[in-house]
Amino acid sequence: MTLAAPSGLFITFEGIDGAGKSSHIDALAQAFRQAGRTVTLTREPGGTPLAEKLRQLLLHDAMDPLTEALVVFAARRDHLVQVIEPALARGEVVISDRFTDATFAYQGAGRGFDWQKLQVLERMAQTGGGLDASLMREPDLTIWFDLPAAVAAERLAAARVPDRFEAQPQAFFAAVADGYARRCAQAPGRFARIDAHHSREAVWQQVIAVLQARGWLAGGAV
Ligand SMILES: Nc1ncnc2c1ncn2[C@@H]1O[C@H](COP(=O)(O)OP(=O)(O)O)[C@@H](O)[C@H]1O
Ligand SMILES: Cc1cn([C@H]2C[C@H](O)[C@@H](COP(=O)(O)OP(=O)(O)O)O2)c(=O)[nH]c1=O
Repeated sequence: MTLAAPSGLFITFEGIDGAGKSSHIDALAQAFRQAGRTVTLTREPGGTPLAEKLRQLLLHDAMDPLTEALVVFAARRDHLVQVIEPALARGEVVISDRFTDATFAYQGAGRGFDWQKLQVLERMAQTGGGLDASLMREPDLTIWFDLPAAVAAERLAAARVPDRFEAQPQAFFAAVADGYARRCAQAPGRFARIDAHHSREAVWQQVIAVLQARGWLAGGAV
């Protein structure tokens, strides 16, 4: 008798810059590995050589809003076809630091780019390419780190040299946070909201509780 291969699992992390996602992404990958799963850890924009080049353009070069949206989705398409779909087909856990919710939050709510046009691009970019033509690839779970923009700004001020997005005023991040709230309201079953205004340990406990509640992990420590 052969054991059934585990099904692929697609998990994304989202939140405004400085919300505190980074260390928890690594810890979650580690927890899945300890549970015997193969993990593909990746990020957007990026995750392939081409998409990493597009990431550099996005983070450092000025461009008009439609160009920006197209660049983000071009990078995503390559990432999906080259990395995400093959890993899911192998039954792996794919953990991505950001995915399409970031586009709705940053390009949509932050920059003011049309939400419905983003929905059209989402469907184009996330259909086919290894998927059944009638399906649109979406994460199985999106872990959203919700943190007031003022707190994120304080954390970032102490942390790193800002890129083109991180250099935006606080009002931009408040709008981005609203964009995440809107996406969450549109897909409440997919989203898990984490209250990120706590210590790292308390935030991790929330993250692991989400995975346990879905029966995907038994437990773990940072
Ligand atoms: N729970 C926390 N409390 C206080 N500071 C934190 C917390 N989590 C992360 N940080 C710090 O805040 C900054 C931004 O965190 P980071 O993980 O890089 O955020 P993100 O990846 O969401 O942009 C870093 O300097 C990090 O050390
Ligand atoms: C995925 C994605 C990211 N972004 C932005 C959000 C971030 O400011 C930036 C890069 O994200 P991130 O990798 O979180 O930056 P860092 O490594 O500096 O923490 O790209 C968009 O504007 N749209 C998108 O679709």
